[in-house]
Amino acid sequence: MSSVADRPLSSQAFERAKQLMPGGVNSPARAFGAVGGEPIFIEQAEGAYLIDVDGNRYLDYIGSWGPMILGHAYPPVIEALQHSIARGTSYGAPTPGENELAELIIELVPSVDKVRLVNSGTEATMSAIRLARGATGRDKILKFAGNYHGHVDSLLVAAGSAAATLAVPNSPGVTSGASTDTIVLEYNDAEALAAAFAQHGSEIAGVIFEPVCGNMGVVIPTTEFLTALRSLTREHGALLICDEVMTGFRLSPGGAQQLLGIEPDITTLGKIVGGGLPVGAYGGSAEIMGHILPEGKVFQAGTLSGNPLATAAGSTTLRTLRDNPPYERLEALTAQLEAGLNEAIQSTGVTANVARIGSMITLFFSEQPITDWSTAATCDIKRFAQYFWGMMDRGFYLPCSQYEAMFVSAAHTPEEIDATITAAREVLATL
Ligand SMILES: Cc1ncc(COP(=O)(O)O)c(C=O)c1O
Ligand SMILES: NCC(=O)CCC(=O)O
Repeated sequence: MSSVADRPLSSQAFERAKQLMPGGVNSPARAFGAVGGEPIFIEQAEGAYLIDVDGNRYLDYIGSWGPMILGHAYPPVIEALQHSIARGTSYGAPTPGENELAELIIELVPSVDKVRLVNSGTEATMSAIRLARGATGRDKILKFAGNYHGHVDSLLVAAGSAAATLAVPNSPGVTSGASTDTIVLEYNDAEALAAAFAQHGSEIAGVIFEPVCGNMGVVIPTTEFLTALRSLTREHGALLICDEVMTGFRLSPGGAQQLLGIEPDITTLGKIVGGGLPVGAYGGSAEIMGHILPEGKVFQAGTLSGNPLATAAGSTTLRTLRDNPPYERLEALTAQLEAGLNEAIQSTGVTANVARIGSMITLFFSEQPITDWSTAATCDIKRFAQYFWGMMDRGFYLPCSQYEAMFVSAAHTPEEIDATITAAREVLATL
């Protein structure tokens, strides 16, 4: 196990943080709750690396939980921010920078003709389900167990990510009133979906789903499931809400919907769209987006929405992804990691398997492939914790939960992937 004695300044900072913030953190996902030990405190990041307050360097496989697809402190993003900051940090009035980011989103994401910028993925999904309810005049929302859509009350039901990791999939504080209109089904279960529509079809405003799930580890949808989602929502007049907060601009320039041929009514975005600054977005056809105030009557607002620094970082990132697409490189690097991890599993005889799509990858400590929350729950999370600390001690920063995706960035190199595989083989051999 890791010895925090190696990280005395992180340990001191954490002691202080615990007196100041609940659990010493501003988001439970980073609290190391499921792996034990203490979080490390970061001083700086560059390229594919994080540097902690004790001066240790880690090869980063989190990338700020997704946004840093181009690597940390990507020079064009830093320059765009420097240029923007000299002109003031927030105006609360329209800017050309908002047009630029909106144009890029509309150009890249196939199903989006009009978009609203917000400040986080949570705001995007919260607003998207309000829009679905406002546009259809219906109340019920359908979601899938182990999918995470941020900390929206009515979506914190059977939630994935930190809610699953820390065993509070249904948070206290969410009233039965707020969750009573949420229907929860297993991911990839087309039959259950058909049954739910047969029973509640005329009451369902929308179905929200992760087009590739990253919040119970990487779980890939079946074609049958994706087809059922689109045909049943169309048949029953419900809206299909594709939550691409994690997959947007990561799996392809147009996200999972472009890669997998999904045609959603509403798309939610976050993470990469802000290039490392706080941005979320939701969009769809001009007709659906026309329900939003002041064009329509569905309320949604934000003091800092469309913030000039955030749009500068987001636009620079999306422009880079469009003009110098890193997707082939990401595919090759992550396929190399997948093959190496599979070989390490075989040579050490550890019970585990790897799921990957594009630059999203998870090593599951389970004997069966993971297809939904029921199978995800079979994972040996004690083993995951041992693996996690073995990798940390060798300088590899992985998500501190079995129920999160690892992300590879364009700043990673084949040599660094090889070093990761060597370390993983060593650690797996100790389990
Ligand atoms: C699919 C998905 N939706 C929504 C969210 C919420 O985004 P945020 O943390 O920016 O509120 C996340 C991640 O946190 C996510 O992975
Ligand atoms: N996959 C889950 C997240 O990205 C959430 C990160 C956070 O809330 O800190």
